[in-house]
Amino acid sequence: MTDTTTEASVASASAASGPALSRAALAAAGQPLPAAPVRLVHLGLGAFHRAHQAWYTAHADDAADWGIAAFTGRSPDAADQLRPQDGLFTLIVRDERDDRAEIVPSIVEAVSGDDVSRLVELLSAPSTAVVTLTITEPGYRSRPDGSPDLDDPAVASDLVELRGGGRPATTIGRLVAGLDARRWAGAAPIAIVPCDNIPDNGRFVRAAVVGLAEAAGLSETAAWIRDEVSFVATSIDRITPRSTPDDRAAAEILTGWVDAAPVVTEPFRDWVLEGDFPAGRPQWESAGARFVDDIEPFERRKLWLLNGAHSLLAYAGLLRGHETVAQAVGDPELRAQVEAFWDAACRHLPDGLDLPAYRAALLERFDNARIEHRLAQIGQEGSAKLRVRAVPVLLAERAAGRDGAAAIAALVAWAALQLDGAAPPDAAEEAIAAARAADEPVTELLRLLDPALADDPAIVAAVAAGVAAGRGSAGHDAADREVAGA
Ligand SMILES: NC(=O)c1ccc[n+]([C@@H]2O[C@H](COP(=O)([O-])OP(=O)(O)OC[C@H]3O[C@@H](n4cnc5c(N)ncnc54)[C@H](O)[C@@H]3O)[C@@H](O)[C@H]2O)c1
Ligand SMILES: O=P(O)(O)OC[C@@H](O)[C@@H](O)[C@H](O)[C@H](O)CO
Repeated sequence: MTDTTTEASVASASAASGPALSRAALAAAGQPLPAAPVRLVHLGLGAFHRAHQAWYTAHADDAADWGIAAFTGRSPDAADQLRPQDGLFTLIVRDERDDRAEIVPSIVEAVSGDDVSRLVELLSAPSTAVVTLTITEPGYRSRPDGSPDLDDPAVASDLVELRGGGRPATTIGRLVAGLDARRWAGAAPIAIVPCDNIPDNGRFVRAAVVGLAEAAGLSETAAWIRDEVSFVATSIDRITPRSTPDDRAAAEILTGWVDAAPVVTEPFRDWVLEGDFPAGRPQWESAGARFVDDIEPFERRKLWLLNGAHSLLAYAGLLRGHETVAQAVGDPELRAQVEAFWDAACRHLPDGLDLPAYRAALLERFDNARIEHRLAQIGQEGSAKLRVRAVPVLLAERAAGRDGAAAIAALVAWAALQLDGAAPPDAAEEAIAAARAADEPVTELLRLLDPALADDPAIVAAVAAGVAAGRGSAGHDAADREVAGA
């Protein structure tokens, strides 16, 4: 798709001041990257979208036909950075030894999320075929079953806006406004493709969108969405940490172009999808994506083994004074905890997933110390993440008559950080504060994750004992500093 790929080591080089990235400047330099027509809309213009869906789209055989209009979720910053660059950005693929950079051209329009008019215009256009999302777990403002959280003030405010034809402020509210306009415009049904780490994410987002449309009284649109719009389930994988100022210098050294918004990622990538695309889609399979009839085994393997281990390493690692995944997994005590958690999880995964190879590859990926994936970032939103990454393994172990100790370890570390007020930020902070103030705080913290945990006296006792033993352990002060500086 582009011949601008460059390989270099950035270890000892220093940044020069090169030309600013833009399509005109690239064309003038003999490296044209023409903008494809917009047929994809993305909501949640963050690092992961650029390392994953934008990469797959750019590498599809029919990339010239598929441009992305990408909207930010909350702040307009990413759009403000990418707009002067015509959506172009540098993707730095970082392995254990080297960096490899490419300029990715698939985002052709970067838009602030509050530009609801542009979103409505694009979703009304028959040429728009797919909406992808990466807005983080709390961004859906849903209950655990996916239905909209009608007690959330932002959701309540959106209902008023949607009823009055106004401008919703949540991403799902904006999506409902766009789909309502599409139905009125008579355009063909579309595919919605959530790319967040949520189990059964297609069904989850369908419940959010249909539920909000119904609650807003848009009954015909709700029925159209339920019956015609396709919600595709995905398992998405590429470890992509938050960018740092050093990454900008690295991008310029690698490509010669000044880029305000490069993204660093690992070489590994995976995308599994299940569902229909009634208005068409890019040939993502030509870039390595897999379309399957049953996504559940892939999704569980990834969420439990990769993300479950990430969360375990985040909380237990912060408690022991580590800052990154590579540091934490290099700690023999934590590596053993990860292996034990994987042993437990694998007992509840189906055959045929080549789990030994998957586990070995994960350890290699976690060991890549040049990817500085910070535990304080991974540890954010722990109540939503643990619910789907560690709790299912624990409940499966308990149902099989075992104590679930390996999965309990992640909950112990999370609860210990919560009780000391040292955990990374969580959108459920009010409920967490109430749990901490309760007579039995451990029980109430567990109830937040899943009521079944609070109803199991053996789990409550094991977590309480682990918390009592672990609080005040060596490294805890360092964890406090890490979280405070996140
Ligand atoms: N980074 C990874 O390694 C990775 C890998 C697989 C999947 N993911 C999924 O992608 C998501 C985003 O990751 P990222 O690395 O791009 O993060 P990021 O912080 O770079 O981007 C997050 C995007 O979501 C938006 N957002 C955040 N909170 C929101 C809210 N409450 N409402 C609406 N929009 C909101 C932000 O504005 C931003 O556009 C993750 O939460 C995860 O579900 C990430
Ligand atoms: O992106 P989050 O915040 O949902 O979770 C943090 C990490 O576990 C996650 O981003 C992984 O790096 C990713 O899922 C790997 O594909």
